[in-house]
Amino acid sequence: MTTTPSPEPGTTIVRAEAVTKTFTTPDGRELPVLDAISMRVDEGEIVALLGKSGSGKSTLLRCLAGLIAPSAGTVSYRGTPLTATNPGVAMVFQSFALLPWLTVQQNVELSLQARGVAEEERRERALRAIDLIGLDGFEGAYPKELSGGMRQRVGVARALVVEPDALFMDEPFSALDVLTAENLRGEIVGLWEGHEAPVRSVLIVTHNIEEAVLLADRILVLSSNPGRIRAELTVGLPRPRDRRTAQFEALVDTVYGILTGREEAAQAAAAAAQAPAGAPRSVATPIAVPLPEVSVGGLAGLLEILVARGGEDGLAELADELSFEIDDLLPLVDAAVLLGLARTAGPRITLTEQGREFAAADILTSKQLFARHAARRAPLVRAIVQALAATEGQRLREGFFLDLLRRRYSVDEARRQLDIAVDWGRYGELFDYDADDGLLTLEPGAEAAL
Ligand SMILES: Nc1ncnc2c1ncn2[C@@H]1O[C@H](COP(=O)(O)OP(=O)(O)OP(=O)(O)O)[C@@H](O)[C@H]1O
Repeated sequence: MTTTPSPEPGTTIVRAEAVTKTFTTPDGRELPVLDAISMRVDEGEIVALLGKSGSGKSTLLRCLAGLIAPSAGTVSYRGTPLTATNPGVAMVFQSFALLPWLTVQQNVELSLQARGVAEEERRERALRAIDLIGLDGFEGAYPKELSGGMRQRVGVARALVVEPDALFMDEPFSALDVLTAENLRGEIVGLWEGHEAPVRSVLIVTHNIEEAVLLADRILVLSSNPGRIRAELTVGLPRPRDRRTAQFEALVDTVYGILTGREEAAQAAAAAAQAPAGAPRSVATPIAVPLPEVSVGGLAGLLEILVARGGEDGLAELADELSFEIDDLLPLVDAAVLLGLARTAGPRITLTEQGREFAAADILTSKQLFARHAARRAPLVRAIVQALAATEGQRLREGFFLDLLRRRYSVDEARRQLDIAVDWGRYGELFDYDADDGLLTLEPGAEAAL
């Protein structure tokens, strides 16, 4: 493999202009996933695409790689709009995507075979790529004989062997244990820094903030439902980067604050729910404000930890303390904010009066408090209570709510939303759910919570 000269910075390799992607669900509904995204990947840079689960990161990556076509907007490679697979891109997948019946060498050669490279050259280039990524001696091994980290090395070798203009990596380290991930990440950065990796740019999809700050020259933060570019940050830190420096931590905090900024919608919903009686209310709908996927137990746990830490903490510190990934912590934060139990300001979270009251309450009181907050502030729970209260017999089939939710959510996500609402409604004794016949029934006195 040839050593790539240090690329000229500034030339755009891949560009997206107003890329919108809408999927059609099996029952014919439109699911908007990306909304008018414009971005670029230039020569000489590593770009990280960061966002919560479901924000559309993989969908954007696949549009940029030409694996799927946008519903609107264009993707271009070196100025030419794509009409098929992007010829300048090679991909590394989270799941490694190796063929189990082929050896390491054959798996790596596969990309070259697809490009019509002659056998002898194929063999030599594959051996060089395998060597570069530290798999020397394993050419004849089958994937099942390798550890996860080694399998992903094969995935990287298979992408590098074609010497692509841009290396795209979709959560390449998230299926690996922490140490293996750290090791492979470090080696890939080393190859990049030493200009040994035969690529001119890297785009990495991740939901891990520290990973983005460790690797990227630029971080694009995606918001969810539908995915939009929420912020773009330049990471000016010298490499190799040290997680323990104040600058590194400050940047992680900043990104954390941006990601949690999604809770503005929830805060707006909470404010709308608090508007004085008779005042015009902007009604938050279950579509505009989805329920975060958390159990009441998890939420109570977060509040108790916050009480123990004096009612306030930095989100990054809290995640660290709990050894959580951001994806685990943020839904809890979303839920606490949505229910008015906590506030976020930038990278910090603070308990509200209601949050303190809830955390200190005995089980009966905590159920009553939860019922009131959920019925007033969680739009789907509120909608269910209102609909049941307005129905003769105060019961409805779940299909009624699932149909409404499917207007905007995928079938799976609609089910998930209803399951969360049922979990919350049951805890607060607002309504009951019979899984056998899919029937929701209002609990006596539940309307009082509205
Ligand atoms: N082919 C498809 N058909 C219908 N919906 C899809 C399809 N592909 C993705 N989606 C939906 O698009 C949304 C975004 O998915 P995507 O995988 O791009 O998000 P992501 O940010 O990469 O998430 P994660 O971090 O969990 O991988 C999800 O709601 C998903 O269910």
